[in-house]
Amino acid sequence: MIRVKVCGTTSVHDAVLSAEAGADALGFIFAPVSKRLVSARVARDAGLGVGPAVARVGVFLNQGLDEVLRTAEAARVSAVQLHGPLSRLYVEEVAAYYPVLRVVRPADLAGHSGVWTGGSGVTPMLDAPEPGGGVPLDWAALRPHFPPGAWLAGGLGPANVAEAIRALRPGAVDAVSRLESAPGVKDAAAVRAFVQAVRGADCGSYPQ
Ligand SMILES: O=C(O)c1ccccc1N[C@@H]1O[C@H](COP(=O)(O)O)[C@@H](O)[C@H]1O
Repeated sequence: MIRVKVCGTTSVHDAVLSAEAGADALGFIFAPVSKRLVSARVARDAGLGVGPAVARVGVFLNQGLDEVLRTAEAARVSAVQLHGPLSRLYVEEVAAYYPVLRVVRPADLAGHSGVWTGGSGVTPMLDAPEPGGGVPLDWAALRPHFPPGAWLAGGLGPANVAEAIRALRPGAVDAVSRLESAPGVKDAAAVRAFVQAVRGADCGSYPQ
C-alpha cells in the first residue's frame, strides 16, 4: 500500500483532520525559514491527538545535529525528514535514533552531486529543489533513476497524484502546499481528496 504523508501540520485541529481523512503520516516542519513552522509542543500535542497509528515526521532543513535530536525528542516524532546539503555522517547520526527520510533532488539520483541517498534506516525522498514550493517534478525523466520504495514529494495534490503514482509507484507520497487554504492551514476538502486519489490509484481504480 502506498502511504500518504500530509506535511506542514501546525495545529491539533489539522492533525486530527488529516488523520480522519486517512493520512498514514503527518509532517511537522521545524525549519525556521518555513511559513509552516510549528513548535515542538504543538507537534507533540498533535501527535497525542491522533494516536500512535499515525506516524509523526519531524522536518528539518540544514539544522544542527543537536537541534534536530532535541526537537525530535521534545516533539515525540516517530521519524525525521532531512533536507539540505548534509554529510553522510550527519545522516547516519540521526538514523541511529530515528528512521530517516533523506530528501534528495533528481540530480542527486543521477549520481552527479555525490549526495548520499541510502543506507540502513534511511529512505530516500524525492522533492523539488525548493521544498514546500508546490512545483511538481518531471516524473517521466525520474523513472530510470527512481529507487524502489522511495517517497515522492513536490507539487503533489488531488489532481495529479494518481498520475505520479502510475509513473513511479513510490512507497509513499507527501504534499503540503496544494492541501492548504493558506500557508500552514489545511484545506479539509483537498486533504480528503488527496488521500482518496492515492487510494484509488493504488488499487488501480478511482473511488466511486
Ligand atoms: O513546506 C515547507 O515550508 C518546507 C520547509 C522546509 C523544508 C521542507 C518543507 N516542505 C517539504 O516540501 C515537501 C513538498 O512540498 P509541496 O507539496 O511541493 O508544497 C513537503 O511535503 C514538505 O515535506
